[in-house]
Amino acid sequence: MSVGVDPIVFAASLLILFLSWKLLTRTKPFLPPGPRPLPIIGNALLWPNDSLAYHLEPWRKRFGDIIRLVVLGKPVVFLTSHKDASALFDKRGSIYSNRPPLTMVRECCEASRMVPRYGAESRVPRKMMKEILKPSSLAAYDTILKDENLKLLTGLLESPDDFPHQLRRMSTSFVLRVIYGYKMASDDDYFVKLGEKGVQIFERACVGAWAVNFFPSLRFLPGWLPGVQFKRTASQWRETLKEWREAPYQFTKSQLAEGEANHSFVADLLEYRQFLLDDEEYEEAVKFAAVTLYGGGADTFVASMWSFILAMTLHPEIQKKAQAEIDGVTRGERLPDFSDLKFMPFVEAVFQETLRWGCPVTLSLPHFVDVDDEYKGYIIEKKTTIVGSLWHFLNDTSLYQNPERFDPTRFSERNECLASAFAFSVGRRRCPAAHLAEKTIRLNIARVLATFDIRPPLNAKGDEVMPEVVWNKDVIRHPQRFNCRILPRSKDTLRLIQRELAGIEKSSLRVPETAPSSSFSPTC
Ligand code: HEM
Repeated sequence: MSVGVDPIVFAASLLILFLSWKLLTRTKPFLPPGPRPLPIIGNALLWPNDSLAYHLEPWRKRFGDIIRLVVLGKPVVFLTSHKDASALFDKRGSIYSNRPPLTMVRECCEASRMVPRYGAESRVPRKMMKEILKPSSLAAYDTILKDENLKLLTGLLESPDDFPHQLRRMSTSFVLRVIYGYKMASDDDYFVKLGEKGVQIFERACVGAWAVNFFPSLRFLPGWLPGVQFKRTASQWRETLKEWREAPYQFTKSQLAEGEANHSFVADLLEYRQFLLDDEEYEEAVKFAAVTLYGGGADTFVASMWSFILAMTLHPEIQKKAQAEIDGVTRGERLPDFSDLKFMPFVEAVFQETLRWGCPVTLSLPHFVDVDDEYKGYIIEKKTTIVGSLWHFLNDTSLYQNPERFDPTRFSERNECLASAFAFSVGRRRCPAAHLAEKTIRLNIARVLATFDIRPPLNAKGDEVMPEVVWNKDVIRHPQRFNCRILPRSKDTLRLIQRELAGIEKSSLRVPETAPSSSFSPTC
């Protein structure tokens, strides 16, 4: 008896076998790896009070560049490689540029537009910032930038030991002038105090471990219930945040009405209306864009310049080399101007290295993905918060030789990847004020070097003793307080500053050349 096999049945069996084999051996996308979460609380116990950038390294070594944590059921993914950050925040920017719900600040404090969601909410303020803060528009602020620099130099002459305070004062004054055209009267100025309080509240509302950020429906509970303290806190904060965005805005508006407004971000937007919104909506957009800039700019300049002063204290040879370059351009007869900077490649390298080594912002603001996605074989679930660890990008050994060393020659001689490519994050939520920040820090670095020697402190025997390098552990990174001597380079220093001050006063409407473009070509 012959056993006949129907060819159709045979072919169908083969096909089923093949499909089953494919199905069984298919590589399933997995969630990104990370420390094992506990039931319910997840990895909440591992969550530190300071910046997570400093805690990621052991996990990066164990799990790789993409690390997933879970807190109270909410996934948070950290990216420690700039390539992954560019792939997601930039190339897939249409789905990775949102911000997480942040219910405490958005709903409870009624300040949703200070952390705008990607799309309709972020489009207008981003466009406003882009327009007013693009390199070609920034020349209009040159006089302010130089004037504020002179105040810093004068402050350093008067009380050099108090340099962190001088930096903070300059930063606040500069931000108030650029955004609102407001000249602060003193450290006790109402707008200064209001801004300090506003920044503090905003940061606490955003980064504090508020239960309502994890369980947004808690916001509907009545405020008198025990354990709902956050609602009482939020109602106080709401008032301060409102006053913070209203008061300086109304100042500029009334100055404009009286024809006395100084040039500023807000005055520009109110005068040359460019967006098709009704009046109320337009004004709200300007107010929020302005106050968000205030929040972004308040501490970052201070952090960068503070790191620069530490680097110069530790490296007198680098300082001398940069000073020689500056003197070669100005002949020591004037302060460097924006147009001089393109002839100072080593000073540019010091600026880049200050951004890299100092890393003023260690983590990107949190991004948020609204849809499920797959990347490098991992599932990135919808509603995942994603954070780029900028500190890792700027200390990546595949990009930077001995990244722990402050070494500007990595840019002036070795063509390593420019720090400005990462320090401001990447993609569609990259810092909108990056050009302004770069321009300000560049000029201040060049002018401080032109006028001062920064030296280590002396011990009882009169010997120089290098300060210890200790950093704070916050998201905004700067060194811990250290001692140094900031000495005028010569008796001409005061004369140089005074001469420049007189020039600024005489021609406060002068609009000098635009900022130089970097003289390096990045290798990444
Ligand atoms: C060295 C100086 C600065 C650094 C390193 C820096 C860095 C950053 C970083 C890393 C972000 C988050 C980007 C992301 O989420 O991916 C950011 C956002 C932002 N920065 Fe800066 N920044 C600096 C100076 C400034 C200044 C001077 C201002 C304002 C005058 C400013 C305004 C902002 C604003 C408004 C945002 C939020 C953008 C958004 O949500 O779309 N920053 N910055």
